[in-house]
Amino acid sequence: MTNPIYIDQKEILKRYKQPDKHTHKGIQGHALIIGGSYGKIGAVSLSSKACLKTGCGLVTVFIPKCGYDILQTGIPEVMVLTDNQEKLISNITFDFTPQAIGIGPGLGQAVETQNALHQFLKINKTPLVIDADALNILSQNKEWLSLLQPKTILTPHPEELERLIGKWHSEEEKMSMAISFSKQYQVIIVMKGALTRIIDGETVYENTTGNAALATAGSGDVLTGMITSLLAQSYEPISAAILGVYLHGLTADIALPETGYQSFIASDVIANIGKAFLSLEKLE
Ligand SMILES: NC(=O)C1=CN([C@@H]2O[C@H](COP(=O)(O)OP(=O)(O)OC[C@H]3O[C@@H](n4cnc5c(N)ncnc54)[C@H](OP(=O)(O)O)[C@@H]3O)[C@@H](O)[C@H]2O)[C@@H](O)CC1
Ligand SMILES: Nc1ncnc2c1ncn2[C@@H]1O[C@H](COP(=O)(O)OP(=O)(O)O)[C@@H](O)[C@H]1O
Ligand SMILES: [Mg+2]
Repeated sequence: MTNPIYIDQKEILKRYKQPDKHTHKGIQGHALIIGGSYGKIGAVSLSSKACLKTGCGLVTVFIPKCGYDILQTGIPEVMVLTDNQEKLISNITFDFTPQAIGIGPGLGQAVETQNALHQFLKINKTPLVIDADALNILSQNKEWLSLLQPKTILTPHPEELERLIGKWHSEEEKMSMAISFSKQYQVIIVMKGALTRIIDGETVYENTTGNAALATAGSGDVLTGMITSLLAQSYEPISAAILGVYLHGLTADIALPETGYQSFIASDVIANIGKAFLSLEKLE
């Protein structure tokens, strides 16, 4: 592995774009978050709220029917489309063109949902972030990986990564397997963990923000929403991944003095996205 590029303030300021003062919600990007199943609608709530709070102009979710009231009441700013099924997603349809799609949080792995993902991947040309159960479904159907558009962003945690690329026996082997996978399918891999690395072919980036407070349910679902938001705002996929990971970690660094490691939850990531952005403005 060549030396990683550190994702620090310098790297971020090369990529960060301030919103134009004449912008409007139609220009700020419309993102679609697809996920959720009975008992895991919270994952989509977290992801879609994070998406909005990262600057996207409009956010729509596609969820099973059982999540309708939850989303409309919990996050009134988010628009909701539902599947025909009550508890799971069986057929992904929508009648607008989003600028970016995030798929997977809380999705589940039911056979009907697997088929829906397959049909979706066959026709999708929109910039895409794939997380959680959508990754697990791909791991069970590796021949579908060839359907992915170049620069699709995959965001596996270590267990999801292993399901996807196979078992490794050392850190070096893990990195070389991830690099080969990224090159083979032309995808960007956000390798989440205590240390998050981003792989884009032979190029490896290493994040410098974040702490153990992020080891809490839903913090990955929030990251998916943040990266999807940046992608919808016309950031190049690699910049969306880099900026998303950096800001996500920064929220935990900012909140830590107030929450401690123990009481920080995924909603605290969302609550601190504003402060994370403001700290970038101060650096400029
Ligand atoms: N409120 C909601 O609706 C929420 C919904 N959620 C949704 O639930 C679905 C299932 O997702 P999931 O990630 O919980 O399950 P899964 O893929 O089996 O992985 C779990 C195993 O992975 C491992 N592991 C994880 N991190 C690791 C690390 N850093 N370092 C090392 N190992 C690590 C660890 O393995 P262990 O150490 O236990 O062997 C652990 O047991 C998914 O759709 C998600 O979006 C959740 O986001 C929660 C909030
Ligand atoms: N000890 C840690 N230090 C820094 N970041 C962490 C730590 N543990 C987890 N994270 C981050 O928290 C997120 C967890 O994502 P994930 O495992 O997908 O959670 P979930 O599926 O519950 O949303 C990742 O971005 C990961 O990098
Ligand atoms: Mg996850």
